[in-house]
Amino acid sequence: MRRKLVVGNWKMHGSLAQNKALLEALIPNLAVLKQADYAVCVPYPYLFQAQSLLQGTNISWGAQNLAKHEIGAYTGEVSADMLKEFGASYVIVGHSERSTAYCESDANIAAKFVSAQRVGITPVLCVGETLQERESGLRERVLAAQLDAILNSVGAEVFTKAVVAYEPVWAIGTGFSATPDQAQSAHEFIRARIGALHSEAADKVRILYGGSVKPSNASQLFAMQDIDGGLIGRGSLNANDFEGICRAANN
Ligand SMILES: O=C(CO)COP(=O)(O)O
Repeated sequence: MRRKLVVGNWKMHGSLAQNKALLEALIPNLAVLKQADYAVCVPYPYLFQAQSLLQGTNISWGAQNLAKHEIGAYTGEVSADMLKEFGASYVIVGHSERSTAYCESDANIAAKFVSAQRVGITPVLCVGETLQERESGLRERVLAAQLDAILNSVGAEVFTKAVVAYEPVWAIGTGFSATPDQAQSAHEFIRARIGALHSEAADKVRILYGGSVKPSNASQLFAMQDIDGGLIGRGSLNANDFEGICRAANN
């Protein structure tokens, strides 16, 4: 049985005061939810604050991106080792908001995935199709290509220590979530693609759903066989909403 995981992706939101209020509200309320794992991926400047407030709680923390290089003259980049120093457990790689806006290639995403694992940080690899791709019947082809960027370069075993997030681009920030059946079929496809190469990795990898998850739809989504939790944007910025989503995972 895979343990469910709920990860908040704060994106470029927050302030020292807002984060403190949010985390201090979440800490006692999530402490009693012992059946699942919880994390928040915060903007870089707040990693130290997350580490200070969340140390010793059942909420892990992480970042939303990292450099593919280990060290060097890469202005503006943040390395996996730096994240590790701030206690990051997770890092999001390949989020569509980055791959579109900053033209991240599959090869870059694969290199970042490897960088995270090198220091023992769990990468949360985002995959998902656009509306146009979905309407053209290309969903599975797109998901396969995104997964193959990792599978073909570093193999399938790496997914024993990784998380995949299925984030259909058309559901991100739109209020329109995929239905549980739509999400389940994508998750099943992702697991099968990994399973064709490594059955243990397919069994172990947690596949999160992301895209307009709310307290009102989380339970139905998380009840599906291959949905192991969620990657939550807006719903992670409000303590009541995030707690509601975490409760839905705590079964
Ligand atoms: O992009 C997402 C999480 O990474 C999803 O965002 P929303 O939950 O705001 O739709």
